[in-house]
Amino acid sequence: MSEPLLSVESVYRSFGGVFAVRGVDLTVAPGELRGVIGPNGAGKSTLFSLIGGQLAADRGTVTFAGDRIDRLPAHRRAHLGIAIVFQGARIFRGMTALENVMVGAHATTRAGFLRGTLRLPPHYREEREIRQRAREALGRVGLADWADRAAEALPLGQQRALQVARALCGRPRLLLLDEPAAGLRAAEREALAQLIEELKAGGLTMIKIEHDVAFVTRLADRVTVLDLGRVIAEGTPAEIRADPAVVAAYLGTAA
Ligand SMILES: Nc1ncnc2c1ncn2[C@@H]1O[C@H](COP(=O)(O)OP(=O)(O)OP(=O)(O)O)[C@@H](O)[C@H]1O
Repeated sequence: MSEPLLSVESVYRSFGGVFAVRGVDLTVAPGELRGVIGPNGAGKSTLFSLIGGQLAADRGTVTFAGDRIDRLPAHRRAHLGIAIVFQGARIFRGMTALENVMVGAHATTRAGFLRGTLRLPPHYREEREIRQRAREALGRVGLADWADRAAEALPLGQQRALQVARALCGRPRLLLLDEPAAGLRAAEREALAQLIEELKAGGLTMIKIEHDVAFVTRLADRVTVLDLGRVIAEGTPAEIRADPAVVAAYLGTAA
């Protein structure tokens, strides 16, 4: 077995005394596509924020590519190669698709957004580099022809792809997708599933939160099931579908 890319060990996080995540362990191998499912309030989004650094863990460790990262702020984790597409992430209105992707890149480049705003000299070279990267990212998600169109004019499915492009622009090693297919129609879901399959074929490691069990179990190598902040099952999609604890806690109620 190769070294895991990500290890979450005994991680806890409470809000006002209520544990949203309680003692979660999660190990993701390089190139793996991991699905995370669970009922509302199971702790899925909180777990993502603990990996991305938007929230600090009360206890436990998070290791990425061999380094402890659980004390690092989110922007340092982004530099190391962790990107998140948050649930309900918005596009920036009044900007083109390309500009939307470039905004994401500013967060992860050396000069960063602040220097970009101040327009210090390295800005111009980086601006060109970011533009180039943004075009590449748009190409990867199939939006090359949409680069100069207003982002808000894109259909919802393509707006989701645009958010993925924004995350890819920083050239992440780990991409976290929080319910990327939520609210999409069947054809749009299919296109998104294909995009995720292509990214996986390109070797990108991903963790994907889903409500739609069929969607996640189709794409994922392994699935982790959360309930009330704990991991109640983990296994291949077939194992998960057959697990009585999962059926009782989640599939039964969702079906
Ligand atoms: N910032 C916060 N402040 C207070 N409570 C929070 C906060 N974030 C999450 N919680 C609580 O933690 C628990 C887990 O929430 P979380 O959003 O992680 O679950 P989830 O599995 O992502 O749910 P959903 O599928 O509805 O998005 C819930 O009880 C939620 O109310």
